[in-house]
Amino acid sequence: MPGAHARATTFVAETRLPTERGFYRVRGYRHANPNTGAVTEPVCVVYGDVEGLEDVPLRVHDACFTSEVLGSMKCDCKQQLEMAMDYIKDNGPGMVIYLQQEGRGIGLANKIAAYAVQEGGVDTVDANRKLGLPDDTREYTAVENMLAELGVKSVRLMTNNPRKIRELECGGIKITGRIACVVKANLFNEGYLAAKERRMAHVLDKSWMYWDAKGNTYDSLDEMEGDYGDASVDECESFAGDGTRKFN
Ligand SMILES: Nc1nc2c(ncn2[C@@H]2O[C@H](COP(=O)(O)OP(=O)(O)OP(=O)(O)O)[C@@H](O)[C@H]2O)c(=O)[nH]1
Repeated sequence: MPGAHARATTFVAETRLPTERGFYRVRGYRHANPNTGAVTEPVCVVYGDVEGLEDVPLRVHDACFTSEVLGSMKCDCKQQLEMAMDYIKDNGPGMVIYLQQEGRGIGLANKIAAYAVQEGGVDTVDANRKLGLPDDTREYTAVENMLAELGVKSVRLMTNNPRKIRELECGGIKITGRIACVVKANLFNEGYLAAKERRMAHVLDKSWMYWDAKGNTYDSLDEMEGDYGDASVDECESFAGDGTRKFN
């Protein structure tokens, strides 16, 4: 993993944190967004010693104040974070990288505005568009840099989002597998989850599955050995540019 944007992410400090789930290493960083220059403070939560390892379980998680702090039931973010913390403890060493990219990058106030639009029956993608906001402005160079800094050679990514896998691969991260991260729907988030599946190609089944760069799926890593190459140039280009992506 090259860590091409190494100077953009600086390690600040590590502490040992006692949590309701057990003891984790928590590493704080400062990161300058290469598209906007905005500085955020990503955090890496580590269980065990990941340094120099391959196939490390990794959750790349974006902030969601409404669920993680307020307990909102409109999305699945908090449960996914908890699932990831449990997973790395039970199957570690592993990591959760927590990025301050609230609302898929539009920020908290804009996400609240999007929620207000959704109250009129508009789905999560169209609500952003009605407000003239991009679908997703998240960027993952901090992940690249943090993994390089820790010497993590390859990861198994906890996600249901194929685009996240491809985007991280485009940044040079070696992903050797996917770990599904599916949360049970409730009355308030079932429409949101359905929209993620329909509009954003999230895979919300519970099976373990592995993708190659062309989107073919396999039941095991053995089956796809040799096929899991670099993402195509087209895929990389579609994620490049000013950091703003469209889903359709
Ligand atoms: N704009 C917007 N952002 C939302 C909404 N609900 C949750 N979020 C944000 O969405 C981000 C999480 O992205 P998701 O699309 O749920 O999932 P993902 O991270 O792409 O994919 P997974 O790895 O499978 O979880 C967090 O930053 C949340 O704050 C919403 O209705 N509108």
